Amino acid sequence: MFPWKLVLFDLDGTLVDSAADIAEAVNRTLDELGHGREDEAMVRSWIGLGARVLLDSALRHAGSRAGVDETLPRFMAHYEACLLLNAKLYPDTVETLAALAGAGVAISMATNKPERMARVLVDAMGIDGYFAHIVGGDTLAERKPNAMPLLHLAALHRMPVHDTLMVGDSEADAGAARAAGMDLVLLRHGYPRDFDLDRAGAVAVLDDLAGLPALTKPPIVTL
Ligand SMILES: O=C(O)COP(=O)(O)O
Ligand SMILES: [Mg+2]
Repeated sequence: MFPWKLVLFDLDGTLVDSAADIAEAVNRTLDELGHGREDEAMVRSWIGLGARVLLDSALRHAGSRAGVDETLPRFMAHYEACLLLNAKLYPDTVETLAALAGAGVAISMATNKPERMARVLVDAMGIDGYFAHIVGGDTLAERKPNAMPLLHLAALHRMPVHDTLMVGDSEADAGAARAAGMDLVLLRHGYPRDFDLDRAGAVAVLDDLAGLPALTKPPIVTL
């Protein structure tokens, strides 16, 4: 039996491969400001802490004199326009969500993507029916790596943290799970910045989502 009763999924880099679209939005913004384009690998390293941090990283890297606050509205317009250009689910996403739901596991989403965009993307990918609740980077006062989104979702589900699993790809996910006292599973196919997935205290680090439903909890070792 699957050891957790609630699974909280990250979105970008965990369920949806969205880096190309995020890179395009960054590049359209940089173009307008008269800066050169960045390659996707560089943009990937800026994803994970929400749209504002992403834009701030891009502007700094470009040596831009434009401020984040003044540039954010047009970046968000590009972000929205590019949201569905190339986005695709990682292999086995639907099968994994279906297997968990079929096993009676509750499912919600904790993403740092702005909530409205997360909902558009989740709808377009056809997986909206699996998520009881979606918390975005702008939904609450704090976002990952703060524990607030995870604890908020566990509370909505009336689920104790020890029955809840966070599944993500980045340091923000690991930090939030640690702060919330929840178990963590990491996916290698995402955008982990300078982050050693194998040393983040995860129950498991998976190459793909297909391995998730078969996971077991490691025994608690008492010394
Ligand atoms: O938009 C971001 O910065 C990251 O989004 P995620 O939390 O779904 O990975
Ligand atoms: Mg992510």
